[in-house]
Amino acid sequence: MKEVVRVELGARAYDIVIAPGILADAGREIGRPKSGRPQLVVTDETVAAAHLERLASALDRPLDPVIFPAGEATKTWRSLESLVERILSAGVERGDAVIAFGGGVIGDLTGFAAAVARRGCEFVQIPTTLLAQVDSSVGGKTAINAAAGKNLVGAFHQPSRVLIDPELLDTLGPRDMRAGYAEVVKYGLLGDAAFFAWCEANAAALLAGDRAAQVHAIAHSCRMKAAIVAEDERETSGRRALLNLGHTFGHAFEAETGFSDRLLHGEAVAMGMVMAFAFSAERGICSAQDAARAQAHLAASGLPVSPAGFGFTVEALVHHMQQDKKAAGGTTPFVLARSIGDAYLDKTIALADVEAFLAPRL
Ligand SMILES: NC(=O)c1ccc[n+]([C@@H]2O[C@H](COP(=O)([O-])OP(=O)(O)OC[C@H]3O[C@@H](n4cnc5c(N)ncnc54)[C@H](O)[C@@H]3O)[C@@H](O)[C@H]2O)c1
Ligand SMILES: O=C(O)C(=O)C[C@@H](O)[C@H](O)[C@H](O)COP(=O)(O)O
Ligand SMILES: [Zn+2]
Repeated sequence: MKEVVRVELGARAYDIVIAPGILADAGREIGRPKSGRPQLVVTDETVAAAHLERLASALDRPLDPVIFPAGEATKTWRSLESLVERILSAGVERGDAVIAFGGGVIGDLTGFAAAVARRGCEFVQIPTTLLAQVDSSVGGKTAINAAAGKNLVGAFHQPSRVLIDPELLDTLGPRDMRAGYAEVVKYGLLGDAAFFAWCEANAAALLAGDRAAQVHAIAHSCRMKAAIVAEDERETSGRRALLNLGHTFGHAFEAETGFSDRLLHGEAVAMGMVMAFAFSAERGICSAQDAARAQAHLAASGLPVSPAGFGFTVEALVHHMQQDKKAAGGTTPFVLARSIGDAYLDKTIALADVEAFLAPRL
């Protein structure tokens, strides 16, 4: 059950290696620090407690672990400063791969620190959540959150290798599994109706820990993301923006819940995708049946599908949408859908229409 997906980016091309048990081969898969210094591994408290010892014995070299509190609240300027200072004081050289060993929070933070320390150090992703294995470890978007919003400070910085061991998911809690699953469904909704149908048939098995289903979903998601990133690495043509399906709504929901455990990223994206489909249906762009089918599958998978009850105001949500990184010329583009499997970037949406759409749904 080993799959290798190549991200074709010329001089920055790299492999994503997906195999149950691959963590045990981390020593062979990842070159030793060229400087001969201890291996810097960035992780969080939960992952460290569950898996750091196994990574340490697999690497078979002195380890220098940097351990952050678990959760979104770690994606801050403060964490970035402390991590960059740590990379510098440890004497990590540009060619020494820093290892990001954790979920999307650790991957985004480590990737950004690696992008700016010495103007760019190598880094390797060993993602430990479903979300990170299907999405955040691939493609080189790195970031922290800012007072003005989600991921507003960051850089494009590709990892040199991604090692995905689905066995790491055995310790992941059900809520985080479901949140990661939202990003799996995203690939079906944005560009692959057959994969969405596969999700409908296999979600229960995947979430219950079926390894073959997990490997299939991870490999398929990585293949789709790798192809999109290879086409539009820096989100300039509009192609990569499709990976933002549900995120313009979702990031506003996350900001309004203070980047807290009240709403996880994947949960916000699930709600955001339902909003994107419902908005598309309301404007006659996609059928009401497709919007209902997308919502039904996310709800059946245990994900939140409505922003009602969070105390959101339409003014605050729209304010966040104006901060969206895709905004240009004073307008915020939205990823909408013509049908399940056919998303597109719409640059013609007036925020007043989004306001009118959201108001009765809050
Ligand atoms: N860069 C990108 O392309 C990209 C893509 C999607 C999401 N993201 C970002 O990723 C973040 C969300 O990632 P996430 O959902 O992985 O969150 P996370 O990193 O906070 O991990 C979720 C929780 O799972 C725990 N955990 C991680 N691995 C575990 C394991 N194997 N066993 C037990 N517990 C484990 C963590 O400690 C944490 O409490 C958000 O900040 C989001 O913006 C980035
Ligand atoms: O890789 C991408 O491109 C994505 O949009 C993937 C998203 O799932 C991810 O949440 C990303 O961080 C959002 O990008 P952003 O540029 O809107 O912050
Ligand atoms: Zn996302």
